[in-house]
Amino acid sequence: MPEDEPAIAVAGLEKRFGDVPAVKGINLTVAPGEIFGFLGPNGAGKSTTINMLCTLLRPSAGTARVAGHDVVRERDDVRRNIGLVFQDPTLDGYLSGEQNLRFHAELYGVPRSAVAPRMRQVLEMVGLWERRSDKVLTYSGGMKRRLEIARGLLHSPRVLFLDEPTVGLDPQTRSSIWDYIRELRAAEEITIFLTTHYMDEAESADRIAIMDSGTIVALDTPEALKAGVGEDRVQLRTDDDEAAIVALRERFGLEAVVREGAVNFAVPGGEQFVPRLFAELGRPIRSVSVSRPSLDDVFMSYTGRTIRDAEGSANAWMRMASRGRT
Ligand SMILES: Nc1ncnc2c1ncn2[C@@H]1O[C@H](COP(=O)(O)OP(=O)(O)OP(=O)(O)O)[C@@H](O)[C@H]1O
Repeated sequence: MPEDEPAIAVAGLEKRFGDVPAVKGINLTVAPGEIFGFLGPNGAGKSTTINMLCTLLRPSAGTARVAGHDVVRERDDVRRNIGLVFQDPTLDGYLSGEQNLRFHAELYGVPRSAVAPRMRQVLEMVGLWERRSDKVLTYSGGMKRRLEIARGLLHSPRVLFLDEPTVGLDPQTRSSIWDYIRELRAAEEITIFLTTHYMDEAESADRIAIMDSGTIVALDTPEALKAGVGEDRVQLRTDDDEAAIVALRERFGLEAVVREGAVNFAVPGGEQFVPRLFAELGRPIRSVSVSRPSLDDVFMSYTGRTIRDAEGSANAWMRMASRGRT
C-alpha cells in the first residue's frame, strides 16, 4: 500500500436489500494507524457497511478501497490485508486456543516458519499465552473475545475490523478489551475500524462517524463533535420540579424536562449560568450540577433521539416485523 494512500476510502457506497436501503451513499476516509469508530443504533447500517468493506457483501453502488485495494475488483488482495473480529463467535470450543489459531494460520497461508513466533506474539499481546493449551470452552467471554482478536491479527493485517468487539461483556472486561485495542495500535501500527453502540467506548476512538438510518450524520473527533453541541447540561434538584420548570421558562426562556429525578436543561456556558440561576430563579434550589456534552448529547443533537430511544424503537419495530412474519 503506498505511503499516502488512506487505509480505507469510501465514496458513494450504497447497499439495498430489495426495497430496504440499508446504506444510502456514504463517504469516508480513514488514515493509516487511525482507530475509527462507527457508531449508531441497531439497524443503522453499521454491519452492512463493515461487511462491504470486508468483501463479504457486494455494494449496490459506489466504491470502497481498503488497504489500497478495491473491495469488488481486488477482493483477494483486500482479504489478505484485513483481519476480522465479528459479533458472532466462530471459535471451536473443543480445540485449544493454540489449535484455533493454527487452523486460522493455515487458512490464511501464513508461512510455516512464521506461525510459531507470530502465535506467541499475538497470544502474549492479549494475555492468553499461559492458557494457550486449554480448550476454548473453558475460557470466559472476555478471554474468547481476546482470542478472536489475536486470531484476527495472526496474519499481520494492515486493517483490523472489529464488529461490536465488546458487546455482551461486563464493563470491566470491556475496558480491558479497549486497553488491548490501544496497545495493539501502538505495537502493530495497524488501522482499526470498529463498530459499537456504546457511546462511552466511542470516546476512545481517534474519530467517529455516527450513522443513523443508512447515512452518516456526523463525522469528526469525539472532542470536536462534543464541542459542536455548544451547550452544557445542567441538572437541578429542587423541592418542586414543576414550579422550577415554569420559572426556568419564564425567567430565562429555557425549556427543561424532569429526568432521573432532577430538572434537566441545556445552556451555553453552564458554569457561568449557575450564579444567575441562584440569584434569579426565585425557587429554592437543593443542588446543581453542570456537565459538558457527552456523545449521547451529540447523538441527540443530530438525530433528535437518544441512542437508547433509537434502539428501543428499532427493537419494537423488529418485534412487530417478526410478529408480522408468523
Ligand atoms: N441480509 C439482509 N436482508 C435484508 N435486510 C437486511 C439484511 N441485512 C441487514 N438488513 C437491513 O438493513 C438495515 C441495516 O442493518 P445493519 O445490520 O447493517 O445495521 P447495524 O447498524 O449493524 O445494526 P446492529 O447494531 O443491530 O448490528 C436494517 O434495516 C436491516 O434490517
